[in-house]
Amino acid sequence: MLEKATTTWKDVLEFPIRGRQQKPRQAGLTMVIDKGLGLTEFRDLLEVAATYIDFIKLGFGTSVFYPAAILREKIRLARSYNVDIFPGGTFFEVAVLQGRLNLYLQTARDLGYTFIEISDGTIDMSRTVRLAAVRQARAAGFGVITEVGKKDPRDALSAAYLLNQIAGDQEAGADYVIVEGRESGQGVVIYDGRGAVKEDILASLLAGIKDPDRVIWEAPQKQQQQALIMRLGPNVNLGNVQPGDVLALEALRVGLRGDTLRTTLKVAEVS
Ligand SMILES: O=C(O)[C@H](CS(=O)(=O)O)OP(=O)(O)O
Repeated sequence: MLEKATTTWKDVLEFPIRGRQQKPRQAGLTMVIDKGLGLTEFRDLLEVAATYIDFIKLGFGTSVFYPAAILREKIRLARSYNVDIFPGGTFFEVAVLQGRLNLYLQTARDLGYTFIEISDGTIDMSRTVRLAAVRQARAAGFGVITEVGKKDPRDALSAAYLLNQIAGDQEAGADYVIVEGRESGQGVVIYDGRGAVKEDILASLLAGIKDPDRVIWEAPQKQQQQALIMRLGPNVNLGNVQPGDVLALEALRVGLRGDTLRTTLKVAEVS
């Protein structure tokens, strides 16, 4: 049993970047992508870092491969730490393709997931079907996260199209809209083939997004997290964060890492 320390580092040092929201928070959300952690790793992650995690996504269709009791326990554990949990959007897309959305939602509810991701990153889906799915998931008692953007760079959509989709999803009742970044962070929406932020499309999106606190930017790479924090502040919503990167991202958000600290330093502060 660990002894409770009387003094913590937070009593000793101030964060160089101020204003980071604490849970339960309205913005500054961190969504982790879990590609198959075992129970021990999952419990460790939550024990150490649940304060800094708002959502865990069980990526793509990985939900299907867990022994039933382990999947239920992962979901129960996440909820016990006040972390919302949902299956990946690709899994939803397969359910739609197979005409089994009702059963998908019923099963997700039975298992205890708290949110549903609605996406069309791989399949074609009409606006009518998409918005009906948002309403159906809401009516089934889930929080709803939609995703915009195609996974294949050859299918890239214009900023105007994406903005229209974001506004439509939010009006239809989506709690949050994810901007696709994939697990790689390469060659999709705001990232070029090497993962650098494409300033022109990011600027167009930022100019048109009406409710930025309800948009989550998938940003699996450190350079992407850093660029978005420098641009939008410590309370930017970030997704597809690797489980092992949660504390490192938190350090980036508040300036406890050289990459963001250096931008807050003034000559007077270091002389
Ligand atoms: O779109 C995503 O964030 C993920 C990861 S990837 O695009 O397959 O690399 O997929 P999802 O199906 O939403 O979990």
